[in-house]
Amino acid sequence: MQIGGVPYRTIWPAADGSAILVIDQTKLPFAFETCRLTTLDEAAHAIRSMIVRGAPLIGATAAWGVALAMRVDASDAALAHAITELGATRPTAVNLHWALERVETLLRPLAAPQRSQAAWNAAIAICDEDAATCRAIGEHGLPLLREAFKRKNGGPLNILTHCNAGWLACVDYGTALAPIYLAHDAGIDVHVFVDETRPRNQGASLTAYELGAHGVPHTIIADNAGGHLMQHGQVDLCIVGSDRTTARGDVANKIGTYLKALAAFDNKVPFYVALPFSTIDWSLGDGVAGIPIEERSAREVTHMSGLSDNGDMTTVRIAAPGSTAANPGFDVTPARLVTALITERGVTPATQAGLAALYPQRTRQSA
Ligand SMILES: CSC[C@H]1O[C@H](OP(=O)(O)O)[C@H](O)[C@@H]1O
Repeated sequence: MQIGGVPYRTIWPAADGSAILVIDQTKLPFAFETCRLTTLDEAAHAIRSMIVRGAPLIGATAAWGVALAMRVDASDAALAHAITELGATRPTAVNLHWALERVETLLRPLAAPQRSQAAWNAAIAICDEDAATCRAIGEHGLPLLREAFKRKNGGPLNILTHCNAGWLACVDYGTALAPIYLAHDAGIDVHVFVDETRPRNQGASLTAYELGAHGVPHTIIADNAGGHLMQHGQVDLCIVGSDRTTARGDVANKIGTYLKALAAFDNKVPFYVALPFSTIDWSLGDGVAGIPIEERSAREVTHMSGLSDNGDMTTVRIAAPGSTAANPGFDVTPARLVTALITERGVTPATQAGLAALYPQRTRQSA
């Protein structure tokens, strides 16, 4: 995507190969800064600290982390260490494990001297594939928006989204936002209600930043406003991303997604989930029981960071002194609440049969 007319991906190798560059998403929307990753530990830190975030981008960063590790030491022990370190960074997004499994499967049979270049090439391939995959998600989602717009007999088509599943969560294009970008560029009058997405506010800070940069009309709302808007007919459809979707269509996504899906179901608002094949966990059926949910720090709930009136970034406590907080980072929306899944291979019901029809191999590495 473009920022100020300049094309960007979220992660790329420095021209001289000396580092991997990423956009520091903890600085957005008030500052656009890049980070140089030169070691395995720096790549792992970037994932854990959410300098990079979003399921596909977490996977891509992990692949680059292995490549950086192999440049220093390509032994079996070093490869195992890199996979373990990166695999332990964040538990919910299955793309992390998909990428690590793909790279480990590629590297393990190679002689050590061949591993560094092979890992580098694999990371490049994963990034190029993710960009193409997300573009295809947009193309498959576009007809849904076009048809919904036609049914409205006049715009705008009001879409609600949760958290950030745009190009900042991927290598490029995004998942949930990809159909929205293509619809906007096709001249369809779309408007997006952007859930702020407490507690880290990826919606208010990242999705609003993305949509604003692309000129897509949007309105930030409090997370708790979505149900009211749906109840009053102000939302035509919802599109969200996913961090892990099971073989039968249960969807793990940012905390609060399940509540939006319940409100959509109750108000007969179509609820779509956009995801690439690398987000599907074929080993799981029941997502509520089986998907690991990241528990993040209480401080993310009790404090909030932002730009002060004098232009400095500041963090303030917003909760009663002495009170603590629980902070589950994700929840699981049962497949029965999902209208359809938008993938790079097409749109399918959120069912085992639907996913099997799109991905006959139904294995993590060979869709
Ligand atoms: C296209 S994956 C986007 C997905 O990832 C976000 O989580 P986080 O910001 O914690 O990495 C959120 O669940 C988005 O829907």
